[in-house]
Amino acid sequence: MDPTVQKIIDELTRAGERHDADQPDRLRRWRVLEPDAGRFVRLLAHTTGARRIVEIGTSRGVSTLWLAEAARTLGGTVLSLDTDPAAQDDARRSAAEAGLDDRVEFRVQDGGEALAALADGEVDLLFLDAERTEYTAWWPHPVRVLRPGGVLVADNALSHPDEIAPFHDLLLQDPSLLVTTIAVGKGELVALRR
Ligand SMILES: C[S@@+](CC[C@H](N)C(=O)[O-])C[C@H]1O[C@@H](n2cnc3c(N)ncnc32)[C@H](O)[C@@H]1O
Repeated sequence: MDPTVQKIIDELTRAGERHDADQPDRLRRWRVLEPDAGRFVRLLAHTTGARRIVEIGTSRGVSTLWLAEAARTLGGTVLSLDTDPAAQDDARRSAAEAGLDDRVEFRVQDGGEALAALADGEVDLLFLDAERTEYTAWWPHPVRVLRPGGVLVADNALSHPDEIAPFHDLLLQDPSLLVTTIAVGKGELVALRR
């Protein structure tokens, strides 16, 4: 791991913990990805040789940095989507500080709308970290956009199992997918498209 990127991830993670501890409104918390889950999504990027990575839910860009560092090694890019322009401004500054701004396209756009506009099979790794209850409305695009051998990961599978259950069920009913939940961070729901 690039030490400069790791340092910025560590600082942002600590800043996020301090920020969220004082913020009663869930939607105004940063809710950054836990370090072990960050290491896991980075590992998945390498495992799949991901060159086209899409994430929905930038916030301050912690997961973006984990993914973009992998993308740089793999010769790929990250498209990071969020509906909050102020959060993306902060994330953009962090990516520039980390020297990864040339690897990330930050775009203020609804994740479902963006997924619907992507071509079949163009995504190697899709990371979902937005409002879990919206994911079923995005169907079938989260799977349609994956190439065979591509992977979808959704955060909060164990912290919010009830919210993610309907989406989990859709994944389980799709015969093209291998699905499991990994107990790192807040729980990562993982689906491999065969
Ligand atoms: C849990 S935070 C993301 C944390 C981030 N992945 C990280 O590791 O720092 C969720 C983010 O999803 C964004 N969001 C919620 N609904 C969305 C949607 N429909 N499309 C795009 N972004 C959305 C929120 O604005 C918020 O910034």
